[in-house]
Amino acid sequence: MIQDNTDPTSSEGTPVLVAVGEGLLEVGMRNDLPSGYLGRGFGGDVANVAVMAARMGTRARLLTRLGADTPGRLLLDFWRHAHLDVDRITVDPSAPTGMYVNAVRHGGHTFDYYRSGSAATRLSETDVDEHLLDGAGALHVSGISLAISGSAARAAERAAELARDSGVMVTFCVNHRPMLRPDTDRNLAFARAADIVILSSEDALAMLDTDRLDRIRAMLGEGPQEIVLTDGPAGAVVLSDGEIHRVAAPSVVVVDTAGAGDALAGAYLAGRLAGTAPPDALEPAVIAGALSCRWPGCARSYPSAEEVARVRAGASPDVEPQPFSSESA
Ligand SMILES: O=C(O)C(=O)C[C@H](O)[C@H](O)COP(=O)(O)O
Repeated sequence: MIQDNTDPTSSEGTPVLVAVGEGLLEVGMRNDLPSGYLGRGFGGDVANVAVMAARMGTRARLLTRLGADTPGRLLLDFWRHAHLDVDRITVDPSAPTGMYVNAVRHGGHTFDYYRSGSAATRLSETDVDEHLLDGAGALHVSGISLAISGSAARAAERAAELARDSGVMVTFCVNHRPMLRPDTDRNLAFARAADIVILSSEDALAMLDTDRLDRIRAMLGEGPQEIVLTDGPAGAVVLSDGEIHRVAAPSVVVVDTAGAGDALAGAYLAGRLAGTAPPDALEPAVIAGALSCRWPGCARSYPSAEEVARVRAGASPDVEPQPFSSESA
């Protein structure tokens, strides 16, 4: 396991978000620029959530496996730079780090994955022990964590059992990825037992055959206290305590929407872990998701807490967007 001491001290003592799943090196392509463009980025849905939560000031820990290769070293360097707690990341020399190509074309994108047999697919219950949740306020898992391999799914499920036994809330992003052939029953069971479920309209249609919030609520049962339904540029809605709150997204010049859902989820969970009520946590979360679209790729495009606050206070969202941590990328 990797030892590290780069925990942000400013948030010491606040509850930790523990994310379980796969990080992926992103190979970015810009087909919308005459010059063409190839650049490295950093993705993997739960890692993105952890990075965004850390950008908002939350302590975030990632449980994953990386290969002993350049993509793995780059990811680890980026996550350290983003102040993630990387103590629970294992370098596994027996398998490569997963990657994906993000081809951006006029705001839209396609992903091609090179992740089968990746180091993260070798996550297993042996990676999970009670110390994983030291200081934890939330355990975060996604449908991708459950889909990459049977052993990774069991690791995530074991972590969720431990979380429940110790009163730590479980949060779940559905993130339906047809190419991973997700097990819908498994995802549904996980979602029903989670405390907070976050899903896009497309995820809802794929997993539940409806994107209507009342039907989603009925199908998820009484387990989840909060359901966040995202709807791209329209913003998002949260259902909690029987009340619905909608938040519209600020309009931004969109370069790439990749990772916007994860940015929203990370900022939302950061707010909830800080004790902010669901409607008030959703507002900065929707802004974070929108701001992340101003730059190509996933986690490098995530705004700082200060930028989110400025836009919330009425500043223009399009002032000099910059990728963060460019020195490590
Ligand atoms: O697809 C996967 O398996 C990945 O993990 C790659 C990406 O980093 C996230 O998927 C981005 O997620 P969105 O926020 O939904 O755009």
